[in-house]
Amino acid sequence: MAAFPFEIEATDGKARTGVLKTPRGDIRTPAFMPVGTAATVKAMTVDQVKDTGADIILGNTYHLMLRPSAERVKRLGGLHKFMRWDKPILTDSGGFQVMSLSGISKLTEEAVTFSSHVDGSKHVLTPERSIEIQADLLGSDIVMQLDECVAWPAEEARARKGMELSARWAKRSKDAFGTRDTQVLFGIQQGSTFENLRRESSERLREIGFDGYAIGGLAVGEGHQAMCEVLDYAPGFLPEDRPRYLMGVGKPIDLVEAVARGVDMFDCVLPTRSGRHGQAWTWDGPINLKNAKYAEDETPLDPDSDCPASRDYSKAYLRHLFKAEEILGQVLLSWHNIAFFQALTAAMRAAIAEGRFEQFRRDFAARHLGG
Ligand SMILES: O=c1[nH]cnc2cc3nc(NCCN4CCOCC4)[nH]c3cc12
Repeated sequence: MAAFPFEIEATDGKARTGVLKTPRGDIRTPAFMPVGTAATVKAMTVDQVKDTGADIILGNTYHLMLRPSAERVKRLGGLHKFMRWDKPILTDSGGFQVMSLSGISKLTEEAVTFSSHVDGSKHVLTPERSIEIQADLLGSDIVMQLDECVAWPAEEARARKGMELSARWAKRSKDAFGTRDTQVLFGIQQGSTFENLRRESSERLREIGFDGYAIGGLAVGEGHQAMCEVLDYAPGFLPEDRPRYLMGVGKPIDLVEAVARGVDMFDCVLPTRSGRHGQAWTWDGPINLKNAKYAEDETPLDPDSDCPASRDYSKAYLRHLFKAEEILGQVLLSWHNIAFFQALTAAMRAAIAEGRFEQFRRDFAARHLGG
């Protein structure tokens, strides 16, 4: 019996909308998880994040284990209490960021060893240690296995090696996690762009048994088209009655096209990171507010939004804040972008529930990419 019931309320083609029920609250799917890297969704208060409609946020194990350390977060009551977010939190395993952020790192069958990008200190991450950090010290609700994300492009032999290591680490993660009734563990499908490897990865994960399944190894430079070609088959290899989480994705068009192929959950730094740099995501596509054409544009980013950052401030004012390097610009645009990503997933949930997702998908692409 799955610890978190996943109730699919409607389907439309391969798209699904439902609710993942957790002790800390319900997660409406398709869901976008704002990234709360170092115990904060950058430049936003938890109340602003909640106001956008986000049901769950992501915490990064790599950052928190280095600073302030997982043990300190534990002593301070766990991640929810520490950052005052009382809804669900999904934590990643730390492995992906070790490979992309830390100094020298070494990967063996046993572990990933690396030096901190903060102070150069040495650290070891095994499947078991990652589970301890996520489940026992940070206290997250959804825990991710430690895996190896193979760089793209990969030869099939290299992709197989990574997929098989990740499958062995999936088993070690499950054994370390054990059975818990208020937390769940997700496995991660690997296999790069090889259909046979993705199928094999999925079969190994199903044998072990997880409460949810992530699709890893994508959004690593392959581009939208190649990602969609993998998503044409990869979600379908996973149990249809459990959540499917596409890691690190993505742009709004990526979310829509992945939902059309059966994905339920997403996370990406794009809305917050691009917001800090003056890029606003809108139904009509992304705009750069530093552009001179907004200097006296008195219209807001989205007059129909219930988010104050989208509805109440002129583009002229937002541009001024970025030109003057005022912190408020980063706050308002992060807030707007997260609100837009939540409005996008809410619109997709409604479209699927009403059986009009294909029309939504066509209309969205025409308007958002139309230029
Ligand atoms: O296989 C994976 N395993 C565990 N974590 C991951 C995280 C991942 N994140 C991305 N892509 C992130 C792409 N970002 C887009 C925005 O700019 C920063 C990079 N791909 C990912 C793959 C994995």
